[in-house]
Amino acid sequence: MKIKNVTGKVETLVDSLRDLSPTRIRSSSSDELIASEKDDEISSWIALHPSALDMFNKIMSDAEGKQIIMFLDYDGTLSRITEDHDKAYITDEMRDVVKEVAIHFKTAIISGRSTDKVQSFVKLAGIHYAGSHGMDIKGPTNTDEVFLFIFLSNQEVMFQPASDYLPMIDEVVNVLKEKTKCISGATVENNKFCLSVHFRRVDEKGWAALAEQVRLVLIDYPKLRLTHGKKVLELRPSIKWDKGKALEFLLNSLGVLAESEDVLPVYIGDDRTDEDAFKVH
Ligand SMILES: O=P(O)(O)OC[C@H]1O[C@H](O[C@H]2O[C@H](CO)[C@@H](O)[C@H](O)[C@H]2O)[C@H](O)[C@@H](O)[C@@H]1O
Repeated sequence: MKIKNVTGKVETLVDSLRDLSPTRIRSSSSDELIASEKDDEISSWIALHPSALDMFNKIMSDAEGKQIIMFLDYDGTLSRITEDHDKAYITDEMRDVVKEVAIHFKTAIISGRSTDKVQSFVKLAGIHYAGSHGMDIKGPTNTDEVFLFIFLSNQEVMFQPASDYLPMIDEVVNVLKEKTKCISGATVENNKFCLSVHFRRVDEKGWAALAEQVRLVLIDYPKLRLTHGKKVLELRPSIKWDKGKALEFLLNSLGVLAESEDVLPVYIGDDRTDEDAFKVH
C-alpha cells in the first residue's frame, strides 16, 4: 500500500502509522467501531485470498510438470521480526531450508534491505539477491552445484535501475538521522537505493514528530516517494520499479516468461511491499 498526499497534512501520515500498528490500544467507542469495520474488511480480504498453507495440495497439483522458481522475502519470512533491525538474523535451520530449496529450484531473495546486508545475513552463494526493493539485483556467475554455496564473492551485478539516486539516498539518510536524533527510539537505515525510517521503538507520542520530519524531507526531495511496511516508513526513488518488476526481470534473465504455462513462480512474503510481486502473473 502506498501513502498518498504525503506532502499534505501530517495527521494523515500519523493515521497511516496507526494503521500499521494494529496492536495499539483503542481509546474510545468510535475507535472500536472503526476497528471492527477494519476487521470486517480484513476478513473479506482473507476469504478472497486464502492461506497458501491451506491450499498446499492444490498448489502441488498445479505445479505438476512445471518449472518452479522460488522468490523469498527476507524480513518476517526468512527471519523473525525483531525490535532491533540489525539483529534480524536467519537461523541455521532456515538457512539449511533455503539451501535445500535452491538445490532443486532457481531461487531469489527479494528484500527492502540492501543486497549486501541480506547477503551478509543469508550467506548463500548460489542464489539471486534483489535488495533495495529490487533495485539492486545480483546473481551467481557460476551455478554449478559445486559452486553454489562456496563463493559469495562469485556474484555479479545484473541490474541497478536507480544508480543515479545513490548520492541522494546517502544525503537523505544523513538529513533524517540529524532531524530525528531527538526522537527516542527512531532509527534510519541506509538500504543503498532506498532508506527506512523505523518507528517500532518510538512511543506513539513521538509518531507525529517523526512523521513531520519525513513529510518535510519529501517536500525537499520530490524525486523520492514514500511506502511503508511493518512499523517502518520507506523512502525510495520515484521510478516505476518494485518487487514485482524485479521478479519479472529475474524470470526474464532466467529465460522464462512470467505468463508461460510451463512455469510456476512461487513468491513467499509477509508485508505490503510484497503485494507488488503477488500481483505478477
Ligand atoms: O522486504 P523485506 O526483506 O521484508 O524488508 C522490509 C524491511 O525489513 C526490515 O524491517 C522490518 O524488520 C525489522 C527486523 O525484524 C523490524 O525491526 C522492522 O520493524 C520491520 O519493518 C528492514 O530493517 C527494513 O529496512 C526493510 O525495508
